[in-house]
Amino acid sequence: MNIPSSAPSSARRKPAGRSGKSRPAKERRPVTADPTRDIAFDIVSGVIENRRMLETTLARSSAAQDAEARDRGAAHRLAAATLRHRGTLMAVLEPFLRKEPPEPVRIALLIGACQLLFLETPPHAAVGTTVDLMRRRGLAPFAGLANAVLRKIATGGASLLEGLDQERLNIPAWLWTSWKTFGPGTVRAIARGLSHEAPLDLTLRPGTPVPEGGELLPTGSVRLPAGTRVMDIAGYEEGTFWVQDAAACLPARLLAAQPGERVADLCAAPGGKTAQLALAGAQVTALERDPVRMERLKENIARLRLDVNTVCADAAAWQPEHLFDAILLDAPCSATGTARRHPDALWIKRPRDLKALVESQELLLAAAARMLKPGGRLVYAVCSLQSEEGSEQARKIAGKLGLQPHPFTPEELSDLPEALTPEGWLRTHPGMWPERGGMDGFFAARFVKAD
Ligand SMILES: C[S@@+](CC[C@H](N)C(=O)[O-])C[C@H]1O[C@@H](n2cnc3c(N)ncnc32)[C@H](O)[C@@H]1O
Repeated sequence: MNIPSSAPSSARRKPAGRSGKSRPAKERRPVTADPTRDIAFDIVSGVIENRRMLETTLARSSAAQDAEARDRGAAHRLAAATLRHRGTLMAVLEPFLRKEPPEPVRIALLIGACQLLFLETPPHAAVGTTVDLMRRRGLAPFAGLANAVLRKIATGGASLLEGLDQERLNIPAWLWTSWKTFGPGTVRAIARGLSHEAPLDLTLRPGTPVPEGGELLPTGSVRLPAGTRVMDIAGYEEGTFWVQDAAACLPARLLAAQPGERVADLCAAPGGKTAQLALAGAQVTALERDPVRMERLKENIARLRLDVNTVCADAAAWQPEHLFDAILLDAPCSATGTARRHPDALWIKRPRDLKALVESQELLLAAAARMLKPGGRLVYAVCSLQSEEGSEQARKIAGKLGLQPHPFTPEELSDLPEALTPEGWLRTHPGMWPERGGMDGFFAARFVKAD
């Protein structure tokens, strides 16, 4: 991963510290502007200190507002790598810290150590840019500590990782425990799957040739190497594909929307599954509560030249004029299944947050049941690895609200048989397809409304 080792040519010189007041001679050296580390620091602080999503923090970072796309992209990768290896980095730092440093100091050290141990940043740049970052962020009194600690890590290098159980360290304890329901080998496979950056997966419009460098996956998605820029792929403007993880396209496929059917996508933005349903020929109504995300959905649907009825509303309260033949409920959830792409997901949620999510999923399931015609189909999906949001929800709902289980069949999942559970549900996780680069964690279950 290429994180710029020095500031871009446009960089200005800034005074040290928050106030810019005069400082002792050895600290008076001007500090180089470095938008990449500034933004990465904002992102990691937002995730660790405020439990705010990486993307939300990036959008709010003042450093990110004026930065060039290149710096924002590099910052995103640096922050994501720091969060992905957070547990390991904490364990490496610990012996070098005699007492607990303030959280912002630890965050700067994590970012510096990540560049030394997991990215290809030259040691002098990783150390120097971290010291400068601390001076810019009013942490100058700790600059000497950072210099000393990071130099020791640079000297120790990869030997400092020997004997560390990195897979275990990088997963919060409560999640590791909760994933034991998958079986011991699977927890490790998931952790291994989460330890690297995810490739870029595309769903193609039918008839679109596989883009250069892409691998056609058994499930029909196309996979390109991690770090591929979407805009650089031929056909983007023409709407010949959209970005969608290989596992994420399964729930809409399993709804099996038919041409002319009235289908609702209840939690729709940014619209990957809406696009699948529309391309199947269904008359799609896409609901989304968040107006900003609804705008993104509309842009995506317009780029793909698809025809979809959009409604910005709370799906739990919205009443349709006519009942639907089929409904996809891709419910809001802990998103732990997407931690390859969003490593912040592991560090934001706490066990107690699950309760509110489970309740909101129950309300949405009840609303979906009300909107469905007798004989209509419902696919409930979550991008979560938590059983409370997946199998336990499916078990609770079966036979209630007039919803009868309608298991997926081996024929429907013949291209991914390992994802079919004994109950006839879909369960994917990041440990699947290790040789191909993994996939996101999804759960899906299908129901039919009683006549
Ligand atoms: C998991 S994402 C959906 C991803 C989408 N199905 C796709 O494939 O691109 C969940 C979405 O549901 C929206 N949402 C959450 N609660 C909602 C509600 N009560 N009504 C409608 N949309 C809701 C969120 O804003 C978010 O955009």
